[in-house]
Amino acid sequence: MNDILEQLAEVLAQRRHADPATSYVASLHHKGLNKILEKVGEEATETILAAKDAADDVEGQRQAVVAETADLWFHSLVMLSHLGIDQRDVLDELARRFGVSGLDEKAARPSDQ
Ligand SMILES: N=c1c2ncn([C@@H]3O[C@H](COP(=O)(O)OP(=O)(O)OP(=O)(O)O)[C@@H](O)[C@H]3O)c2ncn1[C@@H]1O[C@H](COP(=O)(O)O)[C@@H](O)[C@H]1O
Repeated sequence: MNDILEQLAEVLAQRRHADPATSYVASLHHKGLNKILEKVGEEATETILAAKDAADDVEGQRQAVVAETADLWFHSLVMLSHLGIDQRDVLDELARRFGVSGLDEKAARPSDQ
């Protein structure tokens, strides 16, 4: 697993029951799943807007895409942690899919999916 993801997973697990007054991650858990999902949605929208600006060559927006994507990934990791889902399960799923063309996989699905 990527080193920073591994380190971040450890910190996120430690923050699961930390003091919301001193930890942003703990404050999200304290506010609950709806607040975490709101942040995921907000960061997804901000990523899309930055990506559209980057495609239009708006100055500084390539770095904004990086920053917004980091916010989106970070809040998605907090969501997984809140649900008790190990982020390695997501990496394992990507590994399982690796090398399987999305077009081939879709064509092999039963016709009702
Ligand atoms: N990677 C991050 C990270 N990325 C983004 N953020 C925070 O995510 C928030 C998102 O920005 P917004 O402007 O949307 O936040 P906001 O306006 O305060 O949010 P709302 O009040 O509007 O909901 C900011 O407070 C950022 O600082 C992060 N906060 C923490 N981490 C990691 O999590 C670790 C634990 O953090 P704490 O729990 O705060 O100790 C840190 O050491 C970092 O490694």
